[in-house]
Amino acid sequence: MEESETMKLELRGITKRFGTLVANDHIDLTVEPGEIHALLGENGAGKSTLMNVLYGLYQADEGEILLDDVVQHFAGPGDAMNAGIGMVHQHFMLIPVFTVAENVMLGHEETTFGGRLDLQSARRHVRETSERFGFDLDPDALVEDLPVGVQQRVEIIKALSRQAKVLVFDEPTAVLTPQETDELMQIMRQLRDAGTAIVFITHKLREVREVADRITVIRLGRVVGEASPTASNADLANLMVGRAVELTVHKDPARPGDRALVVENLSVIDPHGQIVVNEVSFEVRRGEILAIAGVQGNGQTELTEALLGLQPRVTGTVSLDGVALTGMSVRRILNAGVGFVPEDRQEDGLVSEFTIAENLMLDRSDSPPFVKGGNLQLGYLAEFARDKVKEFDVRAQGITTAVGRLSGGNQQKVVLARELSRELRLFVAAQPTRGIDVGSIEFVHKRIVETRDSGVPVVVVSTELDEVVALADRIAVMYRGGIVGIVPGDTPREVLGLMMAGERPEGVAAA
Ligand SMILES: Nc1ncnc2c1ncn2[C@@H]1O[C@H](COP(=O)(O)OP(=O)(O)OP(=O)(O)O)[C@@H](O)[C@H]1O
Repeated sequence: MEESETMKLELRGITKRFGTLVANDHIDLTVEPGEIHALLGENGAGKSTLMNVLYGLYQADEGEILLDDVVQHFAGPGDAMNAGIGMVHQHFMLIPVFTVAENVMLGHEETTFGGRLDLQSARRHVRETSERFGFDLDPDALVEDLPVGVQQRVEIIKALSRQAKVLVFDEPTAVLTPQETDELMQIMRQLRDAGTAIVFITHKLREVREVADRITVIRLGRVVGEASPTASNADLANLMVGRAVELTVHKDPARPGDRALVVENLSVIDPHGQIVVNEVSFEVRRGEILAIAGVQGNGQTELTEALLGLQPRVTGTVSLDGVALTGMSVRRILNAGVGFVPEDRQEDGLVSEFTIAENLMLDRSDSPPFVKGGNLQLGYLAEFARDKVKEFDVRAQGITTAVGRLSGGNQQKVVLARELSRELRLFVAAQPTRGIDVGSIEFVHKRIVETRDSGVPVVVVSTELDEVVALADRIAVMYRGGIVGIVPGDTPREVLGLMMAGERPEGVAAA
């Protein structure tokens, strides 16, 4: 890659409205070359909207984008890319069956800047950038074979190959393992040191404090202040949500009751014939939280899906209160009182074209109190939906807003509101707080503990060790499809860390 020049980004008075909603209200933001500028804000504050304006995906109603003091007009992402703006998306825009170099080359067809790239130059570019920033990327590897964190580096290289001098990272660590996160932080620092202007959006305060040079906080579409990276988590949280936030979960010791969920020798075979969950056995009693910890991709997703009847090739048994769930349809399992928060809310948890109200009654649209005598109880539904939106603080214009128009965190809150409002006999939540802001995490954690205290057995799957430690009464650690061991909730993090790497420390019994 050529030695890239640097560039200053300035957003002046950006205003973006959706109907009567003002998503961005005269936002000013300056990002200097060689600076990591964190953009913090609660769910729905307007962060993604602002970045979409910058990337030419939305047109601002008012305000200006300036690069090195020159006003820009972006009719679409092509213009933004040509001007030197790069975006690292949370859901990658890569083609899985293509190699790394092919994906980088493809990026160049979307834009005329720098001309087309042939495969040889793309491979060379990947090798050079990879060496320069320590990416450790093989240009000929197939993208689908790469771990998520490495795929993300392909996105970064793609942007760099188009001479991006301003890079936007929108919640880049949501899908990364702790180690991948550390590596990404290191890459961001190196890019910064090479002069890139970086905008970094995250809900994880630790990350902000670790890498940000400056922090701008937005709330309800407006800039509410700047914070110093040396500010405490509590101060940052306070500035984000406008009130003091309880960052630790208070819970009494569990009082486990009868055995409720019993899983015996459960195995799951994936569509490629691989055993992804291997002879797993555990039980969860009423009134306790079993957290399943582990690095993403060690079988947790498939395990939770198997509990819900979503995996076709399963052996072993799952029973709830003495009744076998194995072999039942998903619908029957849900009707048996199983609440489920899936890992991928957009794919499995919501219908994005449906309204908030409709999504809140999904799976229950044929039963009372939503339907009586064959008639949908619209009045009841509206009241129910309004209550839940208030209780779970879903930021939306109204209950008839399509869920697809909500911010990511608010979509997650709709799923949680629906699942936690049912008569539950078991609650299974995968990554329950992914993408939601600190204030809402506090609320969701409280609700999960309350669910436990009402006598429901709870299974929480989380790759966030903080969340596991905060919620768990017992912790099962998964590694390569198996359970390494099941340990008490107060097990030290170092021990959990070892177990997540597949080791079983002395004194921990085999599961
Ligand atoms: N295409 C759209 N149509 C209508 N409203 C929208 C659209 N996109 C975003 N909004 C609204 O604009 C507001 C800001 O949303 P945005 O996605 O920018 O928030 P965010 O700060 O990125 O939140 P999160 O942390 O949850 O990702 C929200 O109220 C959202 O519902």
